[in-house]
Amino acid sequence: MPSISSASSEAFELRGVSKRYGNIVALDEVSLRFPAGSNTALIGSSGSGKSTLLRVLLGLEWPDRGEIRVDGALLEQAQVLALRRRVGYVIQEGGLFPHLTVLGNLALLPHHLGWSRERIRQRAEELAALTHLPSGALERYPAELSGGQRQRVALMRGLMLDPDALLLDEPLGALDPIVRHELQDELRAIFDRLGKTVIVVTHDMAEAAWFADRLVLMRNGKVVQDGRLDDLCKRPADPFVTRFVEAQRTLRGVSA
Ligand SMILES: Nc1ncnc2c1ncn2[C@@H]1O[C@H](COP(=O)(O)OP(=O)(O)OP(=O)(O)O)[C@@H](O)[C@H]1O
Repeated sequence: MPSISSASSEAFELRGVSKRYGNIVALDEVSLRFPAGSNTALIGSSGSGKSTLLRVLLGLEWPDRGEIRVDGALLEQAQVLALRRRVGYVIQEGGLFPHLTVLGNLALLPHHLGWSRERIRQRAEELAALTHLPSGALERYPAELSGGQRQRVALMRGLMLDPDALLLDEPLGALDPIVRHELQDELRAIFDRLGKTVIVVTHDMAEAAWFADRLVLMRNGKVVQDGRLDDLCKRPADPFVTRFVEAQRTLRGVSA
């Protein structure tokens, strides 16, 4: 399978993708392109289909209609395992196994692929430095880490195999504001430095605009607007866009 970053300028593409769960329409005729090396933030209300969109791109869910293209080629069931090795997937709270140490969690997939213990440790230490996790933390269990450290480990796990793309689903959702702010800075520096294709889901518009030039606003499984922050603020495609923008409260006007 070709590399996501080389063969096509589109790392991922959805063409007319729909996905239902019973009567619920999670994705409704969504067509989007994600160029290789681009950063995109998916925003929208709860239940608007953002997580489902990431999951269909990874082959964790299969659309009822439409097609997914990865690096220009139609995604088929047979390629899904190979795809998951090339795309880092980071979810809120990290999804770490509590009975394994940090290193044990990081080692799972590389071990399965036959990496030696030394190679796994070396990569883990490299990523601990990149994500500013104290290297002593590699021997700890997830419950012995702070929420911010667990999120760093989740990111490290997503990066272990040096994937071409990173899909992050509310990666900072559960953190206190100071740690969240610090990790926003660090994540953006990592995105800039690694130059991978990044798609990040967040509820927070300021965070979305910090991570990505392109914001895709979803509602009821549809894309309402796809543009820059400035477009959403000054040229809203729909009254919902204005409502969404205005609902992002800032401290201005709240403090005396
Ligand atoms: N496995 C599932 N079974 C049934 N319904 C589901 C399933 N996964 C998602 N849904 C429904 O599909 C819709 C879209 O869900 P999705 O998680 O993609 O939204 P979201 O925008 O990511 O929401 P949030 O911001 O709250 O995470 C919602 O109505 C949700 O309840």
